[in-house]
Amino acid sequence: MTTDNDNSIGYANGNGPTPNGNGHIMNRDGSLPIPSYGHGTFIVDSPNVVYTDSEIKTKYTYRTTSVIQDNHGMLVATPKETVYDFRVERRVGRIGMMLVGWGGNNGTTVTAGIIANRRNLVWDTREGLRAANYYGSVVMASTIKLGTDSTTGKDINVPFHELLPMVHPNDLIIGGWDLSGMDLAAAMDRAAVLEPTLKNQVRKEMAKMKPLPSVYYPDFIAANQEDRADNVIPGSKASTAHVEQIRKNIRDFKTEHSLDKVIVQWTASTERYASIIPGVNDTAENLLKSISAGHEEVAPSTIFAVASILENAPFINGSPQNTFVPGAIELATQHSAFVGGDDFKSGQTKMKSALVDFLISAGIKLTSIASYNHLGNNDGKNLSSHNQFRSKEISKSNVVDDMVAANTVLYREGEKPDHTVVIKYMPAVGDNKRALDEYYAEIFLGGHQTISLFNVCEDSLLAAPLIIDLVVVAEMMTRIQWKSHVAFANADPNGDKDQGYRGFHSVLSILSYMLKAPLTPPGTPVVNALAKQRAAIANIFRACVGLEPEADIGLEHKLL
Ligand SMILES: NC(=O)c1ccc[n+]([C@@H]2O[C@H](COP(=O)([O-])OP(=O)(O)OC[C@H]3O[C@@H](n4cnc5c(N)ncnc54)[C@H](O)[C@@H]3O)[C@@H](O)[C@H]2O)c1
Ligand SMILES: O=P([O-])([O-])O[C@@H]1[C@@H](O)[C@H](O)[C@@H](O)[C@H](O)[C@@H]1O
Repeated sequence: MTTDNDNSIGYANGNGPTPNGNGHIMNRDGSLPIPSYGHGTFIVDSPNVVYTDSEIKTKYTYRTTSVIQDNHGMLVATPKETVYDFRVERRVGRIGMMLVGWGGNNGTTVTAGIIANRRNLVWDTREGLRAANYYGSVVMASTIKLGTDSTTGKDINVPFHELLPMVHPNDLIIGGWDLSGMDLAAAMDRAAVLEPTLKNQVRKEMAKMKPLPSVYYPDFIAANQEDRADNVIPGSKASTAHVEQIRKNIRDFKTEHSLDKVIVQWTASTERYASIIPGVNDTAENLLKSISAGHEEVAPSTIFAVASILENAPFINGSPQNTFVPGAIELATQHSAFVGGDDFKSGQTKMKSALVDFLISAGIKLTSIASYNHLGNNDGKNLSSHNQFRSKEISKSNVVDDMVAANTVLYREGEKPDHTVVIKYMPAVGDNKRALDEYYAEIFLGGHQTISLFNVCEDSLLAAPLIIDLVVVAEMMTRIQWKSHVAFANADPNGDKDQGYRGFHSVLSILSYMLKAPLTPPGTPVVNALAKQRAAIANIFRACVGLEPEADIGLEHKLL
């Protein structure tokens, strides 16, 4: 690690460090520096990493393998190196999370959960006392391998959240919209997800929370949702006035709470797919014109996406509908605004994206997947309508495609396992969704393996941590910039060393781990395999602090 020219590395103790005899950074009094940049437990000591008061700057060599096919049909693999400069803004600031569908099961549950954690609540249950936690959040409740102990060779793991200076969910300021005007305490009761002993401790605070009125275009969600719609902005189809109202809501929320940034998430009801129509929603210009003209194919979720993009508020779609019509993607790109989606990957599909990866990468030929589930919450009620179910069926069905296509030993071009998805509304089970799966596979010498799963997913308690992870990672991405490395010797000596930095692509495919149908930049591959998705987040964040990807080769334990 080197100090920046101005030697202004920010340490909690305020002493600027100085290199000691062996080049390592020590404080003037000889003590080890205690960095104040969010790595609570570690510092990266590398000539490619510079910590300043405001930034972490790294030079990172990205090593890949480029493959071509020669004229004999031979694949030629060539190692390739690309050097990037990354820059991470250390200051987190005050962050707001605005949820569309705030009064729903997920919205009320994540809100109550953050309050419970912020206040370190403990509550009594039939099984005894329970304390607030963030279990199920990959950022808040998992660790990543930092490296190996230089003396014992044992893995050293650190909390995922400490890898970069990320916002803490306890500090999120929460607001949002709902078609239902019910306050969050009453809506929490309606959701029937949480223990009364917990609800009673957060009730007072949540009773003061009231969703903003929202846009309601009846044709996009099930007719059985109409009885909730008592908190509606006038107008039953797209209008520029709706976009401007949502934009104003975002600006007012930001001003009211003195926020630096707002992240908007759709956790409202699943909508039907919108038809993609040339001249209507195929370009940014046409989409804005269609909104102005009140076109019936513009969905409420797309209205929120457009409003968020125009307010430069990252927008994430937690539901399966095609909110991001091509025009919305183009608009986000034009405005360098972040978008992500689709459809939280919380239970049955999350298991599928791990199990299918295991089977196929083990050389076991998966030949059929039957996925049935029933649930009794309002989401299930909405999905009991065919058009809304169809949106969910698509997002739950495409999750195996990348893993199947990658194994040409087992599958011919275009060959796929049979795959069926069934969702039934059964009010009696409430939010405790039952997922019943059968995985049927061919094994050695004509044998078969049948895996039958019965998986009770408490849907909102599984989805709420994902809402948190999506906000935390999306917000982190707003503070990471990159540029192709220009060796200082070749840089314009009169130019600004820091010129040329820019953000990641507007479509945040890094969010894929939390989503069933990952949105990726146009023309780029979709990865559904759960382990690969998690490794992508971890290794991109490692690169931002100058660390190599964790490849688990373990040569130090093999070349003995
Ligand atoms: N495990 C999970 O819970 C899970 C997993 C993946 C996806 N999802 C998706 O997340 C969404 C929310 O799930 P939930 O269980 O909280 O559902 P829910 O029905 O309890 O909540 C949805 C809320 O959105 C509101 N709403 C509907 N249309 C709206 C609009 N145009 N503007 C503002 N509010 C609107 C409804 O009034 C309701 O309060 C659903 O689309 C669901 O498919 C949930
Ligand atoms: O994430 P997952 O458990 O595969 O999928 C879930 C479905 O099984 C469920 O029917 C639906 O209501 C939830 O919104 C969620 O999409």
